[in-house]
Amino acid sequence: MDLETFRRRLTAHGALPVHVRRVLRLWSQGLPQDHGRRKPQDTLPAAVRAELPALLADLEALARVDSEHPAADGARRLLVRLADGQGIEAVLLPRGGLCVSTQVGCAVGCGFCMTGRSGLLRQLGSAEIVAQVALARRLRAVRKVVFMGMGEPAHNLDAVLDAVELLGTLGGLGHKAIVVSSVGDARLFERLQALPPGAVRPALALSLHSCDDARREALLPRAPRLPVAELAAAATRWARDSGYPLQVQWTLLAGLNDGDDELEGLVRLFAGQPAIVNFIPWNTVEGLPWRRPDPARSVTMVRALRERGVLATLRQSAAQDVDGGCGQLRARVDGAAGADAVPLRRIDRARPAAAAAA
Ligand SMILES: C[S@@+](CC[C@H](N)C(=O)[O-])C[C@H]1O[C@@H](n2cnc3c(N)ncnc32)[C@H](O)[C@@H]1O
Ligand code: SF4
Repeated sequence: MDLETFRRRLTAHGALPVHVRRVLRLWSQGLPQDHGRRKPQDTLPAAVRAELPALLADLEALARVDSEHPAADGARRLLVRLADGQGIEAVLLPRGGLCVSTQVGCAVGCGFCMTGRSGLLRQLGSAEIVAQVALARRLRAVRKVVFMGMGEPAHNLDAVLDAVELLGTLGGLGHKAIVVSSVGDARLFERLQALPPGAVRPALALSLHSCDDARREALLPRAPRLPVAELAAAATRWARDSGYPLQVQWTLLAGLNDGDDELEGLVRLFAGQPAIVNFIPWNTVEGLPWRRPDPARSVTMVRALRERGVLATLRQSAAQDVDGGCGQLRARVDGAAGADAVPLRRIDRARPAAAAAA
């Protein structure tokens, strides 16, 4: 369901904009509808009150916790069941963050990501995205939402931007506490730049993984064919316009994107820019051919960037000990539907141009 359908249903029962806002504010903040001093009988028209239990039951059914998997780092990975039985992942991160999914599966097919192995199964509606936040807030406070779960936000832009707008207004989150993570797509950059004054302006994370066009193309086979230099320029432009630094996401794969050539590329693209490079050692997915780099190499990479004027950190996937990589929990519990649908292509670090043609 999308949020607009829900708004229309309320309006059809005589709700005014102020009533619609009240219902959505309480729902998206995980609060009961009788929360606060002013009760529904003081504020909502009788017809809306009569319909409210059915409407709320439909919202409730959008996303339910199927199972909860606490991790050693304090994160909690949730398998969330949607109304049609599909499963998605949401992760309660340490320090009040929440990672939400935007699609069931993903069409980009990154060679290291479990979610990408199934291809796209379906889009999430904007209400299903916000429902993950509402549900999480009934478990714990949520002060930051990152769109870094299953799916590529740029492939579901209307729903993602509707959810962002609601979360940054009635949902009570600061704009910089909303982070949209994407492989980068001209449509995403255009839509962000076209946001009207006063709209919620999310922070951006760019999943780059390589500065070499051919290597990146082989690793992210169905990401838009934008040269890395153009991607970086568009993303840092948004960082300047929004006022929030760009997060450059870099899943570290030993022997593939942990070389000095990549460090040179990162310095060229991001030295002096409002950007921070997050190196994240690959979370092993059984059956895939990659390896995590030696920890000492990861640390050296961070130091090398810092010494040359690029902000850099080394992070670990949250909830690593409980199917930490995106899509792994869903695949284990629900079965990896179509897990072999996306063939892996050979990627050769030494000869990236040849790899792209493979
Ligand atoms: C799951 S994606 C979702 C958002 C968007 N599709 C993207 O790629 O930015 C979020 C991040 O998870 C990372 N990721 C996926 N599988 C991973 C794994 N097995 N280990 C480490 N990071 C992984 C991706 O590299 C990406 O930066
Ligand atoms: S990393 Fe992101 S874009 Fe790539 S397959 Fe996974 S979800 Fe899709």
